[in-house]
Amino acid sequence: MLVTLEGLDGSGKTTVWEALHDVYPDAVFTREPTSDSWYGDAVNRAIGDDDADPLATLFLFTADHADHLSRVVRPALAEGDLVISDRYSDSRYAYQAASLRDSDLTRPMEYIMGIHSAFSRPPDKTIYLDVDPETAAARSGSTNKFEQAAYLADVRANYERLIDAEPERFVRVDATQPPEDVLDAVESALEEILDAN
Ligand SMILES: Nc1ncnc2c1ncn2[C@@H]1O[C@H](COP(=O)(O)OP(=O)(O)OP(=O)(O)O)[C@@H](O)[C@H]1O
Ligand SMILES: Cc1cn([C@H]2C[C@H](O)[C@@H](COP(=O)(O)O)O2)c(=O)[nH]c1=O
Repeated sequence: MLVTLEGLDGSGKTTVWEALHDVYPDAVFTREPTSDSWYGDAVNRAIGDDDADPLATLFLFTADHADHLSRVVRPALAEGDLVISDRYSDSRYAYQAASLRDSDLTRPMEYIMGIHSAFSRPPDKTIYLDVDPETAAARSGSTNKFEQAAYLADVRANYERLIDAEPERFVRVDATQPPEDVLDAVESALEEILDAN
């Protein structure tokens, strides 16, 4: 089963993902962008480059996803493992659709989803850590072009579109709560998800 953690920068995904290692020691913990491949390195260069072309950036993230799928996610799922990914395809639908909002693409999110539908493996469940853009930007430190409140407001609106389209896949958690309460809520959600499967 593939469970993903999604949310704005600073929503607390990594904090939760790290804490879950102790709760599910047999699960495969992974993340996007990947941190152990040259595809992930290329993505990180694009994140740090204010002039990076948004369409080229989409394809870098998508290449990293393809590598992540074939090298980590599909083999783990084939073994019957629980896979918990800190960010996954919804990050592309939310972030790159926001970056391409003023491009020549008429429906950026649909375009990005179309690319993924040809090869990706959708998540079974997604836990969405919901936080307002101002808190997200403040917590993340606003250190790059993505960690800006105005941009994150667009990203958040895109996540809401994704949730509206597939309400049964998403579990929303209020990420403005103290970290221990966020973790409790995520642990309960995961328990329920795994019990139902
Ligand atoms: N519930 C919370 N309340 C207050 N601060 C939090 C909470 N969760 C995480 N933080 C703090 O916010 C910062 C960002 O947390 P974290 O790295 O887990 O977020 P993230 O969603 O993984 O961000 P990114 O997507 O940018 O990597 C850290 O300093 C962390 O300690
Ligand atoms: C997977 C993915 C990520 N991003 C953005 C979101 C963050 O601002 C950075 C890096 O992610 P991290 O969780 O802070 O390490 O990249 C994106 O725009 N598109 C994606 O597909």
